[in-house]
Amino acid sequence: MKEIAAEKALEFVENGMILGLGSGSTVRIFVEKLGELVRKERLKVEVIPTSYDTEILAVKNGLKVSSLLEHPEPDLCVDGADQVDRKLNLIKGGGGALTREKIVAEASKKFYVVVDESKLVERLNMAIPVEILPFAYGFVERRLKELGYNCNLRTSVRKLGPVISDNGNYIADVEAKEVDVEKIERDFRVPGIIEHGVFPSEMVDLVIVGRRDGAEIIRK
Ligand SMILES: O=C(CO)[C@H](O)[C@H](O)COP(=O)(O)O
Repeated sequence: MKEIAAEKALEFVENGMILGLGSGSTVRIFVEKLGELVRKERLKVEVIPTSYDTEILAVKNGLKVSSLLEHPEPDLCVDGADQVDRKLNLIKGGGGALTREKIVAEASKKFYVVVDESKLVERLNMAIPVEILPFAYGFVERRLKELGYNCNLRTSVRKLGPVISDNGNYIADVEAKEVDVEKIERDFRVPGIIEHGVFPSEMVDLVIVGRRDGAEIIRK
């Protein structure tokens, strides 16, 4: 179903485009398919990856990697999500790439999200990935606790200590009693929080949902 969504997203790619590339398994499929399309159709496309993972994959698939310095306004950003609600608010950051993902999504003229149907939820309800400056962690944890949130530093079985983001920061998964998008935007304005994984629906142009029987496009 991820493949169906990624395949559909490819239909929006045009010659000459600058494409923001998100991160995660659905985007990985998109990048492989994009590489094939660019080779077959001899398209002139440049990409701006949001993680080392996507960057390496893009290069291996023959895509020309660029940056926001050269192209501060990409034409289209394609990214996955961990949860999507009915209004098209998102939670992202399962892969810890949320900060660069939010920057590239916001910089781009269009932001299209590719998900399989398991990501659609009535209400956002998972822990929110948050990128935190290591220096500030103790303070951020305390402040979030005062505001009623529970902060869990992300770890991995493959590494001792906290997971470190591509930007050299900690990633925490923050439990909220309720994911109220506007409240999160207000409450998470804490010095030391670099970015959080709630992407408000205003950022999103459309969501492509891969289903067993084909792709569904949800617009706002
Ligand atoms: O936000 C992300 C990474 O930080 C991903 O887009 C999100 O985790 C979805 O990944 P997948 O396509 O593997 O389900």
